[in-house]
Amino acid sequence: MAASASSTMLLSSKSSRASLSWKNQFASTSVFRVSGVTLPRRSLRQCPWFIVFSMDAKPTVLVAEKLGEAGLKLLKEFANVDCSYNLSPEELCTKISLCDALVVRSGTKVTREIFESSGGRLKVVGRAGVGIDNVDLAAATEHGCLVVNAPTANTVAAAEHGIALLTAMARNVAQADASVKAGKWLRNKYVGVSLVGKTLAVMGFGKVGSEVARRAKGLGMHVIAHDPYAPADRARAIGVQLVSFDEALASADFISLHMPLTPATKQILNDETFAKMKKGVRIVNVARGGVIDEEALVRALDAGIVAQAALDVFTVEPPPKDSKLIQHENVTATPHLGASTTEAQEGVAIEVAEAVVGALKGELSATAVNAPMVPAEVLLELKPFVVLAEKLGRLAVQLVAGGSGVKSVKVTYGSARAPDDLDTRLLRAMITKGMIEPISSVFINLVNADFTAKQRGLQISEERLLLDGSPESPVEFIQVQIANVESKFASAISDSGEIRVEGRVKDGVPHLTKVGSFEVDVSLEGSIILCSQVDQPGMIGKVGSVLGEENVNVSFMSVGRVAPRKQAVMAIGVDEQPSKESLKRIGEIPAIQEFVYLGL
Ligand SMILES: NC(=O)c1ccc[n+]([C@@H]2O[C@H](COP(=O)([O-])OP(=O)(O)OC[C@H]3O[C@@H](n4cnc5c(N)ncnc54)[C@H](O)[C@@H]3O)[C@@H](O)[C@H]2O)c1
Ligand SMILES: O=C(O)[C@H](O)COP(=O)(O)O
Repeated sequence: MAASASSTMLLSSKSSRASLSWKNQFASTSVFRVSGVTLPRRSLRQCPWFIVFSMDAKPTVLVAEKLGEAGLKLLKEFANVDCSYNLSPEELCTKISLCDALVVRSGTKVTREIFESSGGRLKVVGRAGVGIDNVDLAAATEHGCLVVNAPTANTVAAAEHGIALLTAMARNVAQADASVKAGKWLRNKYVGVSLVGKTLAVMGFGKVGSEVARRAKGLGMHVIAHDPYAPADRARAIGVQLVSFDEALASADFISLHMPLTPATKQILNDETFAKMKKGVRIVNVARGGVIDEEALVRALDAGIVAQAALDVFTVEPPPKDSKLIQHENVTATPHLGASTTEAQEGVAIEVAEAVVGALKGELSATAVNAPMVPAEVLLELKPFVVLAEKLGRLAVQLVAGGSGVKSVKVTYGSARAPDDLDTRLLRAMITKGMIEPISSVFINLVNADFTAKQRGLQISEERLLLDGSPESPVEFIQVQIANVESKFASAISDSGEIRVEGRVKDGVPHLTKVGSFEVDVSLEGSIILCSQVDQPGMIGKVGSVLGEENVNVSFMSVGRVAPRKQAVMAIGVDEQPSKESLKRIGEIPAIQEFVYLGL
């Protein structure tokens, strides 16, 4: 039987897990293989969000493109760092199976093949820059691989490069320089245009776009912007008017592109949109080459619709030597230099290294691209509930009888907090993890939990129960119910017909507090035996002595009953896993009607 996971997703040996369906039963073992090292279950408990390494199992980070020294230093303090540049896609696929994290810039395509080749080991991709269009995010998410970027450190560098291209283009600096070096002195040929009083349309009013706008205003330009998602008050604050796409095209003397490359922005400048521009418009692109149809741009340049273009980015990088666009005399080109200042590269390297190390340590990243960002203070507060959530998911699924298919799970959070003050994404992810991981070969974390649940046809609905009282604790109880299934422990079925388990955190420790309609109280550590019987004296002693004979330590015992001497459920926490023989003997105690052993 496959090893079941505790609270971490870095269980490296995928192949050691049997792939079981929802209908299978499973057992739990008490050791884990983490990056080739066998760890006791307890050592993985502290940091359940992403990945945890033991001190003697250093992770390996592959740095596939040049990274600033300060970032490398940070990585090396925590991991084995392999700097291998210019790898072919095949070489990268081969290497990746030995790596826990990969750091790239825009020059490396992080494809689905790379995630597949990693065999589940790759847990973080760090993009040392902003644009993540070179990373297959869907594939990363499906493989539970966190993608982090460095969204802020190169903003100013990119904006400065945009302004450099704008001014250089307007004054033919590159062309004039080349001609002087070729021994010419063409003062009449390179007469430029002035910027002052001209209209600049900033397309994409995000970090870089707004810095470009700020600087262009300093040059005396009239700046407008188009960005369907930018707040008008932010634009107003720097004296920029937000306009429609068509209005921007129709009124601009200069257009500067600063949007991400997405399916919606791909070739957003094309024959049709060039036709809507003022004749003689000048275009700057420091965003992504793919936002322009480059063949259409050549046609627009030839037709004089576009007077000049200054381009830092291209659909294919490097562009072919004979590219008509690059060779066009009205085009100024730089080799994707927007982020390439000494300052920006050091900043980006530190920003990405911190995010990668944080993720490898098990922290959630503030720069996660494919996972919800959960602020550190929220994480800290939710930590014990996260453990509770996973264990309740793990218990609930073990109560399902073989032959039942799990389709619908309802989670209820009892809380005195207003719904907006309780972020349940992490809790939901951990319940999903607890339910799916033990019976499948996938690793589940905050990145892929919802995706995996959906893929398996598992519907998880959430409900908040607003409780009276002090909202000091984020959650009072969590209840997990599985509908339309049979249970191998009939007493776990509630009055309303679902398998039900409920838990609370007491003194920082997760407790099971309800099974079906029975109140119990047993700490969720080690494993649990549930027995049902008619309440009568001596039961605890009988079960306890069977376990004692085998030297199985009982950590907790609790009996929940309808009324004295009526139907009862006994919950017994055990530190060690009892043998099959002992479990059989417990089942044979005459008063015991049913029992189940549940691994945590
Ligand atoms: N050349 C370089 O070296 C370099 C350096 C840094 C950034 N970049 C690129 O610059 C771009 C912007 O980076 P950023 O850090 O400002 O990102 P950002 O996310 O802060 O800003 C992007 C803005 O584009 C807007 N946007 C999205 N779709 C749009 C659409 N259809 N039309 C108009 N606006 C749209 C978003 O609302 C957002 O405000 C990215 O493509 C990034 O990869 C290039
Ligand atoms: O998106 C970015 O951050 C820029 O395009 C920089 O890319 P680079 O890291 O390859 O220079």
